[in-house]
Amino acid sequence: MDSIPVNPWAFLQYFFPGNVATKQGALYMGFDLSTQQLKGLVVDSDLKLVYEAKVDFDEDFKKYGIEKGVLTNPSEGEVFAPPAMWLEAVDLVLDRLRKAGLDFSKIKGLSGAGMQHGTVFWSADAESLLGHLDGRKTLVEQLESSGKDHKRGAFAHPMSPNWQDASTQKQCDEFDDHLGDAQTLAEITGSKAHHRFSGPQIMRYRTKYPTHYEQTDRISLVSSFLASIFLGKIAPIDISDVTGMNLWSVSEGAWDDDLLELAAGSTAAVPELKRKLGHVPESGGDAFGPISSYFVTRYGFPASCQIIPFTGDNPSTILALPLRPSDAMVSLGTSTTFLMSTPTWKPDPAYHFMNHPTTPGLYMFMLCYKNGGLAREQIRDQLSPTANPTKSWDAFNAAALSTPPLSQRSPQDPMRLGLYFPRPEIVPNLPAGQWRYAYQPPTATTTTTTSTLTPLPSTPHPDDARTILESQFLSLRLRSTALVSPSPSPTNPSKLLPPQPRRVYLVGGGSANPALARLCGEVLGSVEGIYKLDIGSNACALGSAYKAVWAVEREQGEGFEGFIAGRWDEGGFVRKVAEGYKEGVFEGYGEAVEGLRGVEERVLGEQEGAKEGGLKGMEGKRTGGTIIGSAGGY
Ligand SMILES: Nc1ncnc2c1ncn2[C@@H]1O[C@H](COP(=O)(O)OP(=O)(O)O)[C@@H](O)[C@H]1O
Ligand SMILES: O=C(CO)[C@@H](O)[C@H](O)COP(=O)(O)O
Repeated sequence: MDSIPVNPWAFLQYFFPGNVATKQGALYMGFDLSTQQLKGLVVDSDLKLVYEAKVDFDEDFKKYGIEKGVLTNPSEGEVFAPPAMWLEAVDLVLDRLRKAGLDFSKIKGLSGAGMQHGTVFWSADAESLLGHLDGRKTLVEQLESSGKDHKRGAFAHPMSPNWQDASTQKQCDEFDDHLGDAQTLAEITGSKAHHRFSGPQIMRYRTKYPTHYEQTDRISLVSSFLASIFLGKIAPIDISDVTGMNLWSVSEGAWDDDLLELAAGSTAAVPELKRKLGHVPESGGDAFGPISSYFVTRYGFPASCQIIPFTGDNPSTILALPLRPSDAMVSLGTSTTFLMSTPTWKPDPAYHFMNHPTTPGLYMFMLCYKNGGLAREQIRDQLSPTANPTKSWDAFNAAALSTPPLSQRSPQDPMRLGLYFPRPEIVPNLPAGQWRYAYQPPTATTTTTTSTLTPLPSTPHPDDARTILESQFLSLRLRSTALVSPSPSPTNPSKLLPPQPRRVYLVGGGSANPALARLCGEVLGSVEGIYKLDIGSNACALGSAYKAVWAVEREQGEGFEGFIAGRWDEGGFVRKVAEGYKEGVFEGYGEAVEGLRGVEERVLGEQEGAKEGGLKGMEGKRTGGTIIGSAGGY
């Protein structure tokens, strides 16, 4: 027997030899329809990037009145976006790829991803309009309704509720109560009720716009909306993305009738809602069929180009590399998400479990925060409100790296912690606001465990740059402890390191920032360090393109992980960007995790009507806190 290789990728290739018979000249496309952009890219059979292009909604489509990709109605907590804008983006991104020199006739397969949980409401005319698109006209000309000439369009409602929407607390309370409690809902669907999930969203849509609901013939997620455009008919919802709806029973592999009844309003209305949602195929890799003739005529795709199921942006992101169960990905986009691929099904109201997009028996673990990139931008801009027209991160990074860990300028100083939420948050479930605290961990000299939490002024402070990064990463560590286990030190295998990921891969816009990478390593640890994907600028679209390669070129029964591992070029595809575990530093942040838990509990307690904040079910002991005073939001 050959010796088993120690390089992790060679190790995977040894056990999953993969199909390395690549198709000469074949190209595959992947898309990411996210909050602020539509990105499209093209890879070859060797997984190498060949072309990429993007459309930036704020830059390219000011006419829709959007900001950061969305429209808002703060009085009701609504955040939404017009699908018509996304149609324009599809034509524009393909035009840009054509201008970049892409020969569409080589595209053998195409897949994509959509920001999760957004819901699109199609009209009864949609199927027919999609099936008869004229390649000489644009998508938006043919699919959008127009009041002017009384043209009925493909949409029963002109807006799609966005993942940042917070208008459905009432519906969420009903969803959590409907099967008993939030834990039961999480056990069945993978998550407790969330504002942005389609179940509560559909329930609110039905009551707020009863006529539109009645006129809604089909309901898509953002991912299946985009797939439908390319397919030329309404595409099924994907097996992974369906687990972000609070409507799908993961163990049954079917729509949950009790939850459908709640969303639909009565038992009698369940079959109709089920029809609107459609059948969900079990496989994430079986092609839906060939591409719509619109794209053949207009761009020169081959008529045989296969449309592979489109999934959510987060499930797609974990397909951008052969992720091991002990690795984590942190996506630093508009949202911050923490992702792991795991065989363990351990649902809890504090986080999400979803079906894996390609591999039955694996699940995706996810934490998701609304206050990721936009919250960091807010602090960046508070640090230099007038003098930063280029939106440079330099001053923010300098402040973050020159401030000592947790602002402890001497070991006796309390730890500085903060919550910076320009938008209502998911975990903990808090309204918009900023809260800053000084946390003094329990001292060894007292007989009872006593810690103190003291509010700090709620005004901008130069230390905020470090505090926001530390507190964001501490929140990830607090909530992911149950998913990581101790492992031997790479330098001293007889020594067991505390629970932490083996590697952390950074993706998304913020992954370009070295200060974020360094603080991620200090707070979250990671035995092998912090890495960044070095293939193109978008892991999510890349994961979709890899799914398309796998779906078209795999041998019968060949799994995704083995297939990708077989073609993976470790040296060319990933780069180490920061150190991970540092003895002493990691343990210091372990104390701060308890402080952050205390801050969240304090602020949650102060918020009238604050409900289920995602603290239940987490591991670790609670400090007996001496609580002093109170802090206010802004
Ligand atoms: N150098 C940087 N440092 C920190 N954040 C950055 C940097 N470059 C981009 N970003 C952040 O990335 C976010 C966009 O992330 P991206 O993943 O491209 O978008 P999306 O959420 O639409 O997928 C922006 O809101 C911005 O805050
Ligand atoms: O709601 C979630 C995941 O549950 C978000 O991750 C959205 O999917 C948006 O992602 P980005 O626009 O930040 O990429």
